[in-house]
Amino acid sequence: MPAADGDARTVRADGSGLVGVASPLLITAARVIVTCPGRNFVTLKIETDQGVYGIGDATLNGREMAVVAYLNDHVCPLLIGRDARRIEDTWQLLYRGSYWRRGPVTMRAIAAVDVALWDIKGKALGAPLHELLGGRSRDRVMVYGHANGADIEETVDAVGRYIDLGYQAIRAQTGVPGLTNAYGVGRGEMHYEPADASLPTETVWDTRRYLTHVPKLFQRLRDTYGPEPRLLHDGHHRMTPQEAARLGKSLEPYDLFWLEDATPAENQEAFRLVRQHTTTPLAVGEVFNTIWDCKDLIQEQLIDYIRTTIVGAGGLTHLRRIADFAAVWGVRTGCHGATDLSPVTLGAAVHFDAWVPNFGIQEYMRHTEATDAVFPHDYRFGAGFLIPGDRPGHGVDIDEALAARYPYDPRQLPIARLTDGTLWNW
Ligand SMILES: O=C(O)C(=O)C[C@H](O)[C@H](O)CO
Ligand SMILES: [Mg+2]
Repeated sequence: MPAADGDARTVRADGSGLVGVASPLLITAARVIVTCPGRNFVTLKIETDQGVYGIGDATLNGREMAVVAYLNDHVCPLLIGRDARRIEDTWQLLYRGSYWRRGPVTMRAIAAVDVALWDIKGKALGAPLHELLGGRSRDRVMVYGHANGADIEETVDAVGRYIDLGYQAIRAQTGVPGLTNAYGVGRGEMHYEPADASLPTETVWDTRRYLTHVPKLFQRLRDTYGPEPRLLHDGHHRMTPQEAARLGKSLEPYDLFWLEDATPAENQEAFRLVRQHTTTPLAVGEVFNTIWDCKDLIQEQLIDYIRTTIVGAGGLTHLRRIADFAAVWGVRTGCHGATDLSPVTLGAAVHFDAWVPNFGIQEYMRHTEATDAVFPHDYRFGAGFLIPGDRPGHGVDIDEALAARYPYDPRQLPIARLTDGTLWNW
């Protein structure tokens, strides 16, 4: 049995030497680490009296410091002296005990604690997270990458490069003629970081142009690459239900793996209208933070994939509940995995994805080398898949000395306005 990271004792075959099983594992410190190796990340590190520590991601793109304050002022003081083994009780304390439930800030703070405690439990027991969840349901996890271009030709070429890298699933986003900005069209090849300035960058959006243009992209992609590649597209909340229904219908000939965030999903009813008009698979959920945001969508089978994440939806403890509920209704997982989710979330997600029976796909936007150096990890990418490691816990660490070299750099997400100036969904 491997040594539990952060603890000098080995874990012997008979299980003796296992810390955190028979005896309490008391929390002695809970520290928030903010670092910006090219983009901001917020990490919570929980230390215990047996020397075992765990880390969790608390990054909320563009609102990082709200979660930092929530953790430092309202959560960390509650943790000191608690038994780290009591993951569920701690989750309930932080969820019910706050009185003011749900929301992206609260649920990210809870997620950071939850994932750090799962990490500690794995290290204490000498077991990788997928073993604690119920063992592997698959040896590798299919991922999708982000291909984008200023126009259709550039995007078609970018998809080809991802196919050459071995990806079997690729999201395609393209510029729209007449618009200077379109969602998902970045400046770099592999890295797309939308939070680009300390105050929101204003962009202009025109759904009508977009609706006539996108089907041409997927026509070209199918003409060029045939039926095999799994193609995905993100509507990024910008369409009304009728517009989303129209796009879904117009994309049916191109057999998309999914159309994501077709319309803002606070109104779960809206998906009923979209569903009535198209068989294009629907995915939603990266902005959701509890099961209550998606309960109706799932049980009325208005969607095909739920995109909630470990960092966004209260950690492994709550995401597992959402996944199990989704499994009852035949809805599969498709966790969000943009670069603003740290390697800690991605590392934990690969374990979750290896276990979850109703797995769909995992988004995988590569982090930069600078980010990967701050967050050493044992998950590996190979030919369109991620493979979880077998180190105890989630297999991701933080190099605090290196993290300290990258101070917080205030950034905000862009905003979008329609051509008449109406503030719209970015
Ligand atoms: O990756 C996706 O599907 C996204 O929609 C990325 C989001 O725009 C990004 O995470 C916002 O910070
Ligand atoms: Mg998205």
